[in-house]
Amino acid sequence: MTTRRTRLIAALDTRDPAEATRWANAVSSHVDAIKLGLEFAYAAGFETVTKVAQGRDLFLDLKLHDIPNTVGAAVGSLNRLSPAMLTIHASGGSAMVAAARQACDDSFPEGKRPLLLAVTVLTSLDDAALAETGVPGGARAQVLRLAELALRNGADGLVCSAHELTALRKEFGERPVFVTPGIRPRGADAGDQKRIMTPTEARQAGADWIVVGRPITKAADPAAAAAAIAAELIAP
Ligand SMILES: O=C(O)c1cc(=O)[nH]c(=O)n1[C@@H]1O[C@H](COP(=O)(O)O)[C@@H](O)[C@H]1O
Repeated sequence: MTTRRTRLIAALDTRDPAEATRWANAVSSHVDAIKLGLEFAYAAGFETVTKVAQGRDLFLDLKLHDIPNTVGAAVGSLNRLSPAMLTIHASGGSAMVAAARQACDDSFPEGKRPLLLAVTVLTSLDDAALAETGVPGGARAQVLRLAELALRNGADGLVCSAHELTALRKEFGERPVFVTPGIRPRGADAGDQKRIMTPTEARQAGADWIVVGRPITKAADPAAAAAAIAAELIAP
């Protein structure tokens, strides 16, 4: 049993800066960070990312995946956005993860280095969909394999589903940061997510952070939805 506090990240997936700002203002007092990612950055631009994030911890989710030189340079270019967390794909390989880590160390001021998170197996993939990509053996084995690669090469933590947390904690202990999307309150629509768990289950399995998007942003009252999820994260 651990005394870890599981924190909540709201994924603000929209193309519209006004909507993102409205959601950020509504949920801010209930969440620990906001996530802006590919949809928002491509549509609204990076300077707008900074505007929406102002005064909040920013999880900048760009899921970088390219050759080491390109990923390192891209990570270095993101320092002006002062993210608290950044994502790369662990499947880019050891050298790519190491290049991202080096860029974090070299390009961000002391004390402002973002947490470098390696995405393992997307929560939208089940074992069959993963096998289609040439990876037999199931999501859990692949997450453990990529976790080892990423943590050995300088990632601070992983993005995975809550289903893998017990195995990951057993293998890698308490130090790495584990961030779990694919979170659905009981009865909520899974949408395109496959490896899902409830906020309570993710907390009990050992998540440091959970990421929740549509169950908050598509709710009639996003602030109330975020508050209800945050309440689930307070251990009884
Ligand atoms: O890196 C991520 O945040 C991520 C990884 C992953 O495996 N699965 C996943 O859903 N995400 C992100 O987490 C968010 C989940 O959104 P909802 O499915 O709407 O709760 C989205 O912004 C995804 O881009």
